[in-house]
Amino acid sequence: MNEQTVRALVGELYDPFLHRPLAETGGIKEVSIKEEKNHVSVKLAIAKTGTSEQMQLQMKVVDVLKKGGAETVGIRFEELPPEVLEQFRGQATESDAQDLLSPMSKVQFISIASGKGGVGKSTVSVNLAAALARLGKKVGLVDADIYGFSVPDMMGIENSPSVVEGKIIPVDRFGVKVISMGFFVENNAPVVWRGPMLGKVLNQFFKDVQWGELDYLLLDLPPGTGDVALDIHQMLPASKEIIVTTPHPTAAFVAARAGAMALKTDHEVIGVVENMSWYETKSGDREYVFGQGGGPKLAEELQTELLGQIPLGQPDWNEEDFAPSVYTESHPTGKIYGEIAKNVIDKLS
Ligand SMILES: Nc1ncnc2c1ncn2[C@@H]1O[C@H](COP(=O)(O)OP(=O)(O)OP(=O)(O)O)[C@@H](O)[C@H]1O
Repeated sequence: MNEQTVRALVGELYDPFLHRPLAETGGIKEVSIKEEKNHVSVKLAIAKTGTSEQMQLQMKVVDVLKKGGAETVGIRFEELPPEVLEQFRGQATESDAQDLLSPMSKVQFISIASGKGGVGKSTVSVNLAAALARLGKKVGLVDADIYGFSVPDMMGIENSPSVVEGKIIPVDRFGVKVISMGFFVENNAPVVWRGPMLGKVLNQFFKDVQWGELDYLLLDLPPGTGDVALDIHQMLPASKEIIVTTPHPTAAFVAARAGAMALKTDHEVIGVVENMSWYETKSGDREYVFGQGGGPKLAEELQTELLGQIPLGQPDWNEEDFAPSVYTESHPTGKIYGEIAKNVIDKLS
């Protein structure tokens, strides 16, 4: 065999994600042939490595090369560079666009994380999702805080998702497509799954849910920097992260660990939201109940931006459309979330 025949044979095989022949994707990186042993080795670049699709391609390569006369075959894989993927993304098929984990998916993942519980991570997640939807974006929200799911309650969701032809249809609330572990457990029962099960649940949220077209998928992560949080971070595809903290310097110190975890799992931190920043009295004065400075300090430490500061308070919805934690567009806090959403869109465009 010579290099030309090897390139011709392998070049006809398809990149499993781009659905184009490797000859067209520039997927054949190197070919080397040891004539005396009739050994052929190739280095291939595909859209995503470490997948079952890669294994299938590997078997096909071995098959065509052996049929072509090679006695032994060696294959190495690497991923195509992001700029090449971007070039093909515009031509993604509908099923690729539907598969959120496909490298061809155009969905931007945004994870909302915190150093500890109770700082308002879920509150920020639901309000940011609603604000992005109000700005005309197609938004999904996964309540990945699978031990402390609170999103359905916060958004005032009372119905469960339906299942159509084996696919879960997310619940639509305020223009946001919502999926939560809370939909799948009876009577608020505690969830005691660990490790591999967690992965399966999240995978199901990505794959078995009929998301339709999405611009952003927000993930409300479990709080803290323990094993479960780390597992979930690692499972997420390239995600941007927002860290939520309260203004107390100690809280910001703990939140910095969540930032460090994001960076460790290759997630870019796009900003910090400081929650419970102050209490506004009837006379319009601000009382800094939980101290001051935590948000800006954390943003500086993580070399990112302070996206916004949310005061203490509760939304005042009317009874027919009750959502315990979602602010309307006209509420002063709703306006702050609107600004944060615009800021996020700018940062990700
Ligand atoms: N700005 C705020 N003003 C008043 N209450 C708030 C504010 N933000 C959040 N809360 C309340 O604080 C509690 C904790 O908020 P939330 O559940 O959003 O935090 P969390 O960080 O997601 O917590 P966990 O990770 O433990 O679920 C909730 O009862 C929520 O309504």
